[in-house]
Amino acid sequence: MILTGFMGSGKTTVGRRVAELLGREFIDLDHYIVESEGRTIPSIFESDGESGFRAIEKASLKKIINSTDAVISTGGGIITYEESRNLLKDNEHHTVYYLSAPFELLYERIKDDENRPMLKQGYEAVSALYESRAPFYEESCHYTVDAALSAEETAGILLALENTGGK
Ligand SMILES: Nc1ncnc2c1ncn2[C@@H]1O[C@H](COP(=O)(O)OP(=O)(O)OP(=O)(O)O)[C@@H](O)[C@H]1O
Ligand SMILES: O=C(O)C1=C[C@@H](O)[C@@H](O)[C@H](O)C1
Repeated sequence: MILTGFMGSGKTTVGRRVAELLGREFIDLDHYIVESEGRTIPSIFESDGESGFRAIEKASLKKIINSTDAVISTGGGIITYEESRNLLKDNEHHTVYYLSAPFELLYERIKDDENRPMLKQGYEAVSALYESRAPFYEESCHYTVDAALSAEETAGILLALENTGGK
C-alpha cells in the first residue's frame, strides 16, 4: 500500500494506523530521506534547493518501492516527476491510494508547521500548487479516498479496499 496526496491529507497519520491494522511495517518516505541523508527536509531545501530534494525523493522511491511490502506514505510532491508518477501507477507490489480533501481543510491542518518548506510561499501560491497537483495525484493512483474524515475512518476505508482490491 502506498499513500499519496497533498500536505496535510494524513498520509503519515493514517498510514501509520493502517499499517498497524494490517500488521505491516510502516515507512514514511520523508522520514526515510531524513534518516538516509542525515539532514532535515528544511535543510535539504536550503542547501540543495527544491530540485535537489526532488531528485533525492525520486531516487528514494525507486529504491524502496519494489523491495518492501510495508505501507509507504509519500511526500506531497512525489507526483512532480512523470517518472515517479509512472513508477507509482505501474508498480507491481503496491496499490496506490490518493488521500483527497478540500484545500482549505488541509491548509488548516498544516499552516503552522515549520517543517514544510513549501508553505513559505504563502496561502495563494500553496493553493495554486494544490490545484496544479490534483490531476497528477488522480492519474498516478489506483483509488481516490476521502481524507476529509477522521484519520480512523480513512484508515478503515483503506483497510477494506486493501483487503478486497489491493495487490
Ligand atoms: N484525518 C485527519 N483529521 C484531522 N487532522 C488530521 C487528519 N490527518 C492528519 N491530521 C493532522 O494534520 C497534520 C498533518 O498530518 P500528516 O503529517 O499525517 O499529513 P501528511 O499528508 O503526511 O503531510 P506531508 O505530506 O506534509 O508529510 C497533523 O497535525 C495531523 O495530526
Ligand atoms: O508537498 C511537498 O512538496 C512536500 C511535502 C512534504 O511531505 C515534504 O516531502 C516536503 O516538505 C515537500
